[in-house]
Amino acid sequence: MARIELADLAHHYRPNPATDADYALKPMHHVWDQGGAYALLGPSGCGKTTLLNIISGLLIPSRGRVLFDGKDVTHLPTESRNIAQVFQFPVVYDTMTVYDNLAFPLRNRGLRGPAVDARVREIAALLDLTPDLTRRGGGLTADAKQKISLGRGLVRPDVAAILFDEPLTVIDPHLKWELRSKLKALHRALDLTMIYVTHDQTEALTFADTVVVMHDGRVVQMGRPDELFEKPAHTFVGHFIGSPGMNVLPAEIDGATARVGGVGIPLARGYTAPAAGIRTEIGVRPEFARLAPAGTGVPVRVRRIEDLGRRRIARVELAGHPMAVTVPDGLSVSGEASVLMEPAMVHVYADGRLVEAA
Ligand SMILES: Nc1ncnc2c1ncn2[C@@H]1O[C@H](COP(=O)(O)OP(=O)(O)OP(=O)(O)O)[C@@H](O)[C@H]1O
Repeated sequence: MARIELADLAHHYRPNPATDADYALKPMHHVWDQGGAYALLGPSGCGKTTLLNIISGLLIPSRGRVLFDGKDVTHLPTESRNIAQVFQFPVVYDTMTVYDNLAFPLRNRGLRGPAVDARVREIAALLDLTPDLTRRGGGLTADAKQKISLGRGLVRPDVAAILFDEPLTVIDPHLKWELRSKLKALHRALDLTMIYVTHDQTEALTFADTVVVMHDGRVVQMGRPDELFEKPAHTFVGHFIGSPGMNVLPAEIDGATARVGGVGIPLARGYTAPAAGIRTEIGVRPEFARLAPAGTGVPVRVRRIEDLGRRRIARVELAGHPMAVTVPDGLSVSGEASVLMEPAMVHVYADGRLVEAA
């Protein structure tokens, strides 16, 4: 396994790029630690595949370098990079047994005998494939085949990294849940650097120690799942993670108070007012904003209450701006009401980026 450094990396598919918009990957510099479990998360077209292809060697970046443990691999082909890959669709040899499919990447590297046998049996056990070892790949279900693909990705203990490109897309929803948790356990058991590409926040948050959120060709935040939830570094992260996502409201900042349409909202600390012309907003997640009776907090008007099963969400308007807030158990309010926000969880954003208190 390896520490992966993306040094001043950028990529454009268009010739002669003039502005940032011409770059599929805007300039970035990141270090991905050895042994980490990373999820690359973002909507379609944000640049995930471009970045993965640069790491795997399918694409040479227009600018910058890729280093594996300090060694420059930017121009090395995939087969010389010592990585394993698992794709959306199963890659399984139908005529080989499950055992031989799992052994293939090891034998391909010249390994033979007990070392192969021990590792194949270890991976088969971790993926619950032991009863199928003597069956041929061809007769298995799509789910079982994808498990074998995962096993083939995981079987080599000496890889620099394993790259997973939306590996659970074809898996039945029931098994998906199981495999997601299993991959996390496998990461702990095998101590490998794993990079998992997905547009599904649940997959990313379940699997990864570090989630790398991409938006429009940039990494907008790299952090633990709880950091992304509690302190989104960008309003995009606030929207994209969580359901419903973070409320983002236009605001003016006056020391330790935010004003939304003239309504004051207390902040935990004082802020320097952003310069004129900068878009200023506050962000607060529905989980940190509670509905309350009128006259007890920030005035709002209740539009409707949604029952989400385990919790209720109120859709309200604050000075004309829509917001989603939590309805505490037992509370019954309609029309005029209040919202109580946790000041430490009300964040300030300037042109979409988180602003730290003064
Ligand atoms: N071969 C290519 N030639 C030109 N433009 C490309 C090429 N591949 C990707 N792009 C563009 O680069 C940007 C990033 O695409 P990329 O495929 O990396 O995003 P993604 O996040 O992986 O999306 P998806 O989840 O849909 O695969 C998009 O605007 C896309 O249209």
